[in-house]
Amino acid sequence: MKISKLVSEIHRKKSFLCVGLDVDLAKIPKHLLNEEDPIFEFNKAIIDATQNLAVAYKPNTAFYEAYGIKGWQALEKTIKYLNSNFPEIYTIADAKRGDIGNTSRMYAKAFFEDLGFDSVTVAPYMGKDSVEPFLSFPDKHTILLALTSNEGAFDFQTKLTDGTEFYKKVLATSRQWENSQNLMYVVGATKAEYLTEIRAIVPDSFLLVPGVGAQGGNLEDVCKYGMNKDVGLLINSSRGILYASNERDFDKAAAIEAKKLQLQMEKILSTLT
Ligand SMILES: O=c1ccn([C@@H]2O[C@H](COP(=O)(O)O)[C@@H](O)[C@H]2O)c(=O)[nH]1
Repeated sequence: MKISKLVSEIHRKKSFLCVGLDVDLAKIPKHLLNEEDPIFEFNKAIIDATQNLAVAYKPNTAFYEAYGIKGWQALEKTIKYLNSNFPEIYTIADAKRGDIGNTSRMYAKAFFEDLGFDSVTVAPYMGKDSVEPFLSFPDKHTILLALTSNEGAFDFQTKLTDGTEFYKKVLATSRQWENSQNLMYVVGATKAEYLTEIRAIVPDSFLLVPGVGAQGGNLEDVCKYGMNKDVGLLINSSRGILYASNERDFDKAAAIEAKKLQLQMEKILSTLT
């Protein structure tokens, strides 16, 4: 999907919400476990209930890989369902890949060509040749981990290398790579106080921001420091939406949580115009 299309959907829906599809069979309503494909049925119900409130969906592949072949098939069905029924919705494979170039090429093919995702998350640790194979796909986006939402972000990402924090090096260096217009970055909502400095380095890039809800990040703070002229933010919530209820009303409960976030976003967007 082109960025311009994503931006126009954000304005049309008055939302920059990304719903994270992190399906845990231990947490979904028990009645779904009798279905042939409980993961897909859960996702379908969540998507149907929230698609008017969200501009993006982000399955984290760990939650599918954990269930073997059935999990991967459920992931395939989920992305096909999204692409055929809601082509205006932006899709993110949260897979955190990245390897030597020859292998990254195969990861890129898997997520962009075979599965048909709009974007994939990639770890920058192995450097330029591990990321560039993802960047060569037109209108597909590589979402590079910059400053993550977890506590471990302080182990390496904020440490100085040549006098600069490592996450800033990731941002500044990756901007020089070929096809860098296809880059986005992950910045945790729990790191809102870093966003002003991040925006000074990547003023125009979209940021995928996980960590509101269950991890305690604050939406207003993220928007205050992280928004750019195109909005430039996709705010992800997974558990806070998916597991609002584990009863038969789980999809309605998910929609209520998604609506709360969408209304906050609508209010913030109205201050821009
Ligand atoms: O820095 C990061 C990068 C990725 N994630 C992923 O986002 C979701 C967050 O789930 P919640 O349930 O809303 O906390 C999950 O898939 C993480 O693996 C992240 O949290 N932080």
